[in-house]
Amino acid sequence: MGELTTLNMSSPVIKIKGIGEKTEKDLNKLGIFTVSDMIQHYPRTYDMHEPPIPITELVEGNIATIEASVLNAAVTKQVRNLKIISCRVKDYSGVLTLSWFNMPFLKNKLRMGYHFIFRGKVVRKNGVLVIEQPAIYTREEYIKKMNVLQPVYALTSGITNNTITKAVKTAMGLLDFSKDYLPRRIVKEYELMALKGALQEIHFPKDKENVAKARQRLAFDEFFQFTLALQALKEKKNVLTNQFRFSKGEECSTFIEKLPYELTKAQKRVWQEILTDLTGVKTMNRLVQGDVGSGKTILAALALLFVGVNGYQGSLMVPTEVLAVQHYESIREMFLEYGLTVILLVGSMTQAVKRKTYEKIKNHEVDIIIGTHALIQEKVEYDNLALAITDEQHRFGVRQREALFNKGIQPHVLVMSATPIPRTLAIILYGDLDISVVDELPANRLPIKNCVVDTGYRETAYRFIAGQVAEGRQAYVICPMVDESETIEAENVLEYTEKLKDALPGSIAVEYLHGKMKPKEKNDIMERFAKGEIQVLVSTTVVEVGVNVPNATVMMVENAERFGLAQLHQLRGRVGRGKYQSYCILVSGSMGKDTKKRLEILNQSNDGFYIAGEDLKLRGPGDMFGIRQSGDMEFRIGDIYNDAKVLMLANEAAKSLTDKEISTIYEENPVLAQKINNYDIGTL
Ligand SMILES: Nc1ncnc2c1ncn2[C@@H]1O[C@H](COP(=O)(O)OP(=O)(O)OP(=O)(O)O)[C@@H](O)[C@H]1O
Repeated sequence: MGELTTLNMSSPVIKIKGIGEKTEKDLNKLGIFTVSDMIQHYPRTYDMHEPPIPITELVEGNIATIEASVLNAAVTKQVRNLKIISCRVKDYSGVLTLSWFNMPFLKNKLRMGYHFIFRGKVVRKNGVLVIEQPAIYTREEYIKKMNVLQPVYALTSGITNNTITKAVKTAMGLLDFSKDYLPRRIVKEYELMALKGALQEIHFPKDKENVAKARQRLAFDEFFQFTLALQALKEKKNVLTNQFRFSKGEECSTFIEKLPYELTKAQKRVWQEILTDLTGVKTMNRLVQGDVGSGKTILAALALLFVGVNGYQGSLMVPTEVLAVQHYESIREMFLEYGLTVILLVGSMTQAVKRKTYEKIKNHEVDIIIGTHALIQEKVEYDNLALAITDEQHRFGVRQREALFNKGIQPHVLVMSATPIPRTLAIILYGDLDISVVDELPANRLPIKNCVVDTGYRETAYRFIAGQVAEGRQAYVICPMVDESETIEAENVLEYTEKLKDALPGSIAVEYLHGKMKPKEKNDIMERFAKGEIQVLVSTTVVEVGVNVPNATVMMVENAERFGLAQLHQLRGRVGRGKYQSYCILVSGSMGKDTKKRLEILNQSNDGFYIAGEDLKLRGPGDMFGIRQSGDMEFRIGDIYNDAKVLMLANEAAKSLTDKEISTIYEENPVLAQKINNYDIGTL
């Protein structure tokens, strides 16, 4: 048994019997490196062996089962290096050919008149349907199979479902699960399945109820460990004392007074919260949550101004270059009169420009640094960075946030998000941060008028857009989506733009924007759109995050049915950002009942939190929520929406642990301890 005990969760997968070097490489492609990764490669879904159907009802491309007798003995044919064995079978409805590759031994089994159940993929060969490589069962064997859920795994070339099934089975048999890492009282109190049972049942379930119970336990584990990781992070940060002394602040009052509008009550409140943090005894770790267009940017600007006038550096990191340029331009202008210099740092800059920028940052020739991921490159050295802001943080990992944090001595951290996560969940998921909510829209806003239409409405919509442009406004048109590739998507945008140019009066400047364009081209287009030189912008979802052109009043979305509601809400948030009445036209290619119901939610409400909640009610378990698709939180099995209750319970359980229980968990499970320590908190 010596060899068996050497297998543990952190062993490389190659240690699992039956896995060789080639398979190991292929498994790596699936992100499977260790035994633990292997075990946690949970099935995507389950396959149920269905009752046999008549031969005449076979459909090309399906996996199908038939019950038939062998009509004439199997024949073997050699085609190049393949030995193909085939035989004809018949049931009461018809006759069919079955074929197998390189399985000559089947010849003995497939004797004339013998009766079997065959299951395999139906394909068309020379114009007729055949089943290739069917599995062969006796009736008794098949009946047993029929009640079993077969795991279906995510695969890659070189890896079959069978490879994974076997490897998981072998590993499960060898791992020592005698001890569950969760304290027994928690397993009992929350009525959880034992860990071993849960893993067994998730891969090889007895029935659907067991899958549900297993999922619940494993999701609980994920959320539980996540909470522990957050707590550890919070403890680490809680001890950090404020390293910065701020003596000035009147510039902020002047700044607020000079704004062309009055801050909303919510903005004033949140600004006070930020200010209290900045001047408090501890380092700030704050999340500012607010719906699209609620005016979070001005709060970021105020915080940057505050540290800047006090002689420190401040940075603002955003997810796209378009957004970085937008913020850079507006903040640079706003800060001119306060004598603060602002610099842009983005990936597409030439090496020479970047080097110069690094120099300026290091020598404190600049006060405020705005950019993308480029801000956390190793080469960037800050001088007295007092504040690190990340905008739309759901695109960043906590590690990235940490990387920036580690650049300064202990900068204050401010995170801005428009992701509509209900407060109860946010408190858990952002457990390491204090939360402020900008829960009010500026008073000058008129609610966006929405309509959900079919493609027959296009011409009317174009006329409407032309009318808005005639009044001096601008419009976005989000192009129909294509799945294939970014290149095809780009072509698609070009084509649509041409069509739109034809449909609109020649005096209207129509331009396009897509992901394949060079950053500089994208920025130029956005800049011209912001200046009003372009009136209609045809775009992919590049404009989704944070783009701010208050003069734009129409958002027309083609193929609206293909987007998640959260994403549509973000897109719609690009209009209604100023004093003009704005409109959102959702064009749907198909108007099924479900599509209608979903889009109707947007039609009825402009409130992101309400939309998130309603979307949740409509979705069945296992569905992906728009937010998650945007890479928000990377749990393997848990879904923060569908498993919200489990999330809350796991959080409660983790918080109830005594110090002794925590240290026991860590001591007895070094692999887990390490995992928790290195946890990339989803991508919070
Ligand atoms: N109190 C206010 N009154 C009127 N307009 C305001 C107010 N606060 C901000 N604005 C304006 O509202 C627009 C949207 O603000 P901002 O870009 O900060 O939104 P946001 O919260 O960052 O939204 P998103 O999440 O969509 O990026 C801007 O043009 C801004 O100048």
